[in-house]
Order: sequence, then structure tokens, then C-alpha cells
Amino acid sequence: MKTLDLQEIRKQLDGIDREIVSLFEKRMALSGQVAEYKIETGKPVYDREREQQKIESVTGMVEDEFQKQAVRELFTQMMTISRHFQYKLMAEHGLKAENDFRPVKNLPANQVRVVYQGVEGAYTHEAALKYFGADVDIYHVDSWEDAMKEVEAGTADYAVLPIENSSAGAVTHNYDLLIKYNNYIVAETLLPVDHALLGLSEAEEGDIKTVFSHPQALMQCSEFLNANRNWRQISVENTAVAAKKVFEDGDPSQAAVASEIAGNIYGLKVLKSSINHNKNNTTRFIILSREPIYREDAGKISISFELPHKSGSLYNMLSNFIYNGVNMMMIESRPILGRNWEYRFFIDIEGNLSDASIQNALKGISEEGSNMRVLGNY
Ligand SMILES: O=C(O)C(=O)C[C@]1(C(=O)O)C=C[C@@H](O)C=C1
Repeated sequence: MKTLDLQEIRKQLDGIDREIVSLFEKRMALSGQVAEYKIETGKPVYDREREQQKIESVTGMVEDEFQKQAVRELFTQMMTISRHFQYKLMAEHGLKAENDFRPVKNLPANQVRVVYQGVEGAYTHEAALKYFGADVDIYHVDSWEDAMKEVEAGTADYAVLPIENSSAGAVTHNYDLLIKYNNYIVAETLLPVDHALLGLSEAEEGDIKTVFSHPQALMQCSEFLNANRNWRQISVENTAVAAKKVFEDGDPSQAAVASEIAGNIYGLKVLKSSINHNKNNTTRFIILSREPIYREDAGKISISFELPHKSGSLYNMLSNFIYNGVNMMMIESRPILGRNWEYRFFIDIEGNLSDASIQNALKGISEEGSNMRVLGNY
């Protein structure tokens, strides 16, 4: 008896679904006609007001609260799909998201000047050497912000900045600098980071009372450092500055957390090597240029955008990736200064700015979100 009922109900459902699919196809054909109108008139795909009116009108057609919510979701999704279809048609007409980026075979590497923050022996210095080699002109400034300024002003061709560590996470301040300055990410390099506890040549681990380092390095070694409860941990600008300070202060109760290379440069002894708890500790550094260029074979894009403080807005924005088959690799959010509880999103996706799917996805995000920026393709 039950089986028979189920079969009957399913037959009816099949009939209704056939009608829905046929109506959906008709709706999409009309959406295609709207796209043609928009291509001719230069109107943008996304019409927020029209979508709001549509949601109000269709939710007004049902009484029940659950059904209202369901109809809202259904039509939001349908209009999202309709928009993606229109972006696709626009791209086929050669209309794509505007950007100033130029593809290049290779990044300019002749007689370039490279800036990093810190002093010699800092991990960023190592990253700069790793990426550019020892033959280019590498110099340093006091802060990450100064490094960004040097590139924007043209004093340096490239800046090297840490952006993410595999155990401590995002270097949040540098995300903010990506927004504040008009520089572009043109490359990245990964550097294994192995911290040592460094002290004066006459010091022993038992003498230590104060440990200096960059807050990220202190975090990466927190298990080891926090096991020594009587040690004071003090933050300084970077790990090499900490090593330099310990050497200059000449106090055997002081230690620095830095690389063994920094220890060599500043004449310090390794009191304990490899004190970071994640033994695969790696930092990702980005290379910035003021030129909006990308290598033809670049495979990763970083973007940022802001969203209205509204339920579902991030979900809808990410659908631009889903419908275009774009793989998202990373998402990070940062508070927007002066607008409490509103966030700017940073997203890394796989792809190249010349890919049609990427152009479609970016066109959608630039229309539907606010202040979308392509930070680089590398
Ligand atoms: O009415 C339009 O302008 C359309 O493009 C149609 C449609 C929809 O599918 O209903 C799609 C995108 C717009 O944001 C608004 C509505």
C-alpha cells in the first residue's frame, strides 16, 4: 500500500518538475534577451532594485512563513543563475571586467632594486635572496609600510612582504597595506622558517630571563617559550632586530628568537635550535610591484572586495566562483576601519586573468560587491 502511494506521489512530482524545468528554460531564454538589451545599451547585468522588487512580489504571493523563506531562496538563486548566464553572454560579446593588467613573458629582472623590512638576516631578507638571488640590489627599511611606500614611489621596483605563516596564520597588517597602497602582487615565494633560541656566547639556557622577537615568531614558538613560565616575552619589529639587540645589550639574561643565519650575522650562540612547534613551519612571502603586470603562465589570483552587512551576501558572492568552475584557495577577512562589524574579504583563486571563466567571475563580483580589486595574478 505504502509503496504504491509513494510511486503515485513521485509520478506527480515528476510531472511538476518537468513543468518547472520547462518554465525555467523559458525564463532563461528571456534572461538572454535582457542580456542582449544590456549589451546594446551598456546597462550593467546586476539590477539590485529590480531583484528586491521581485523578491518582495514573489514572497507576497505566499502566506506561510516557511514558504516565504523558501520562495525567497529559490528566486534569489534563480536570479543569481540568470545573472551568471548574462555575464557569460556578455563575455562572448567581448565585454569583460575592466582591468589595467598586462600579461608579460617574464617579470623585469634587470638592474632591479628590491626592498624589504627589517635588518640583514631577517627572514624577509632570506626570502628576497631566495627569490631574486644575490646579484640584485637589495636594501631594507624600518617598516612594512615604508617598503610599500618605496615601491609606490618608484624608489624600489619590488618589495618583499610576509603574508601568511603555516602555523600562525595571516600577517593581518600586510593585508591592510595591500588595500592602502596601489601595488600589485606579481609573485610569491615560500620559505621554511626554523627558529632558534639565541644568546650571547657566554650565556646558557638557564640564565635566560627575557626573550625578544617578532610577535609572529613568539607565537610560532609559544609551546616552547610558555613552558618556561619565568621568561618575559617582548615583541620587537622583527627577528633580526631582536638578535641585534641581544648582541648590543650584552646582557647574558637576554635571548632572541630568530634564524641561525641571524645568529651568525650578530655573533650570537644557538642555545636551542628548532624551537618552533610546527616542524614544517613555512612563511609565504609576496613580491609587489607598482606595475599591474602578470606572467602569462600565472596560476593564482588575489582579489579583495567588501560586502553589504546582510545575510547571505558572502554566499551569493561566492556563487560567482561556483558557476564559473573557479577553485577558491583561501579566504581571509579583515575589519573595515570606521565601519564596525563590516568586513573586507581577501580571496585567492586558481586561474589566469586571461581565462574566460575568471573574467566572468570577476565581472560578477565587481558588479555585485563593492570596491572589488584585483590585487595580483602570479
Ligand atoms: O530584469 C533584469 O534586468 C534581468 O536581467 C533579469 C533578472 C532576473 O533574472 O529576474 C536578472 C538580473 C538582474 O539583476 C535582475 C533581474
